[in-house]
Amino acid sequence: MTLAPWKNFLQITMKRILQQRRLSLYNGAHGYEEELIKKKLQQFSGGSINLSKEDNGIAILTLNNPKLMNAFTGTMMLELQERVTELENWKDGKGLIIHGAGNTFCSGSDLNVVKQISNSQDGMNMCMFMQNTLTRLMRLPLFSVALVQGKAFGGGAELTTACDFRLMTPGSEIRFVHKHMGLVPGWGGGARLVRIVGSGAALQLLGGAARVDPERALSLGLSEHTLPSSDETSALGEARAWLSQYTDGPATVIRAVKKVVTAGRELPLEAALRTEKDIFGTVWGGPANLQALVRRPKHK
Ligand SMILES: CC[C@@H](C(=O)O)C(=O)SCCNC(=O)CCNC(=O)[C@H](O)C(C)(C)COP(=O)(O)OP(=O)(O)OC[C@H]1O[C@@H](n2cnc3c(N)ncnc32)[C@H](O)[C@@H]1OP(=O)(O)O
Repeated sequence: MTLAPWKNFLQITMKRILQQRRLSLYNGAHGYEEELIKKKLQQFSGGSINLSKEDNGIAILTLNNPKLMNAFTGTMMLELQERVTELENWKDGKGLIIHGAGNTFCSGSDLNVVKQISNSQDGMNMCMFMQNTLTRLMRLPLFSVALVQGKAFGGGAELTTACDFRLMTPGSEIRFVHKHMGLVPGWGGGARLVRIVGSGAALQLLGGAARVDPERALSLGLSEHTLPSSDETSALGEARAWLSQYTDGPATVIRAVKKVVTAGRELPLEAALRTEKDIFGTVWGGPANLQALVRRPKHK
């Protein structure tokens, strides 16, 4: 009898671990050594990744290392993974806004850390660690927005591409500076950029380490909208208001929409169609569907 709560706890924990593995890209079979890189990243501390979940189903994720323009230290990479796990377990979530403290987005990896892990083994493990985390972020069943204020450089630019939408404030800039660092994107930002802007534009942005201001981002389809305010607090309010056009309504339906789109984007057609059928089954005859049938709204 007394073992039951433990059994339950173990079952839930196992389920979560299996879910994380399923949503991740790399495991031991790919030569990925997660525990090793976690231990390494733990040595480079500073800054934090803060998550606040609101009753309205919107969460705010803050990259908080303003002294270094919110560059990612080792512990921030680890914290990002923890926050993504928290969001995966948040069943009421409908939307997420990612922004940086101090009115700037993120200047990529902390170059002090990059120098310390510049050997091949650490580099590959860090790359797989961040791709796993950002892939899980991209697959969250909620609508995610990168609110780009100030600069989104290097890994910061890559992080914006793991969100469903990008909103920019006047004077802000997205820049894949990797070429100037003798690198290419490694956090999955190259592959995602091609899917967002197409291969020609991606070649221009990566090959020229080009500055992308809000106007150019809009014309490339890299950004959805330029917010009117560059002030930190006002811009966050405007981003919330913009996001609410997609997050107003029941969480079950909003999460189902995102799941259908994720399947359509990532799976071959037949598998995507079958997944869509399964997701359809979760909303058909559900409370929101039945209420709408009673209301019989006219969609004018
Ligand atoms: C795999 C690595 C790759 C990836 O993951 O994809 C990367 O991300 S590599 C990192 C790529 N990013 C950069 O190279 C950015 C370098 N920084 C800059 O170009 C500029 O600092 C800036 C971001 C354009 C801001 O310029 P400015 O507004 O003039 O401020 P400062 O330069 O004075 O910066 C303030 C302070 O912050 C430090 N800083 C900024 N970015 C980083 C960083 N990525 N790593 C470590 N430190 C960073 C900067 O050095 C200043 O510190 P102090 O010199 O001590 O004042």
